[in-house]
Amino acid sequence: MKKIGILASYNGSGFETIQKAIEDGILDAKVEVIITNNSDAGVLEKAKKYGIKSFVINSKLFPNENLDLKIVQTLKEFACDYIFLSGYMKKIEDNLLKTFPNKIINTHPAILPSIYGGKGMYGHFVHEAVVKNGEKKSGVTIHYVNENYDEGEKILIKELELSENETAETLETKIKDLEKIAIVEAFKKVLA
Ligand SMILES: Nc1nc2c(c(=O)[nH]1)N[C@@H](CN(C=O)c1ccc(C(=O)N[C@@H](CCC(=O)O)C(=O)O)cc1)CN2
Ligand SMILES: NCC(=O)N[C@@H]1O[C@H](COP(=O)([O-])[O-])[C@@H](O)[C@H]1O
Repeated sequence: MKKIGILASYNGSGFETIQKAIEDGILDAKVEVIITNNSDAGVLEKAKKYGIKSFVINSKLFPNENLDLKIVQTLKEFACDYIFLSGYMKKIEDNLLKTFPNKIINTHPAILPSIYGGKGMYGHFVHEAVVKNGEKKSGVTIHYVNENYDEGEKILIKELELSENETAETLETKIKDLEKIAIVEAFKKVLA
C-alpha cells in the first residue's frame, strides 16, 4: 500500500478528498503525515479529525533551520512514497525534488500551460484573472512538480465552461468540485 504525505497551506480540501476516497475503498493508499507552513491552517483540524500526525514547519517556528531539509526529514520518517500538494503556497525546493523525483503531485485550479499558472497565480487570484479576461473555459490540472511553478509533467486535465454571469467566487466553487473528481482520477492513474 503506497504512503502519501500531504503539504498544505490552508484548508487541505484536496487531502480530504483523498482521505475520503481511501476510506471508501476507491484509492489503495494511506495518508501518513500532513505538513503545513501555516499554524492557523484549517488542515490541522482535518488531521485531528482523521487521526493523522501533523506538523507546522515554517521560518517563524524554525528560524535557524533549512525548512526544505526539515520537510524532507519528516516525510522520510513516515516513509512516504508520494507527496501531494493540497493548496501549498511555497516553492518546493531542491532537496525535496531530489528526494522524491516524479513523486510530488500538485493540483492547480486552472488549465496549464497558460497565463493562469506561475508566480502569483494561486487560489482566488487565478479565478479572478480567468473571469476578468473573459475566458470561456477553465479547469483543473493535476501535475508532477518540477523546479518551476506549474511546469511539471501533466497527469490529468479536466475542463469546464464558464457561465454567462460567472464570478470569481462561483468559478472557485465549481473548480473545487471539479478538483474532487480530478484528484481521485489522477491518483487512481498514478497508483495503478
Ligand atoms: N517547485 C514547485 N513548487 C511548487 C509548485 C510547483 O509547480 N513547483 N506548485 C505550487 C502550487 N502553486 C500552484 O499550483 C503555486 C503556489 C504559490 C504560488 C506563488 O506565487 N506563491 C507566492 C507566495 C505565496 C505565499 O507565501 O502565500 C510566491 O512565490 O511569491 C504560485 C503557484 C507549490 N509549490
Ligand atoms: N497554485 C496553487 C493553488 O492555487 N492551489 C489551489 O489552492 C486551493 C486550496 O484550497 P484548500 O485550502 O481549500 O485546499 C485549491 O483549490 C488548489 O487548487
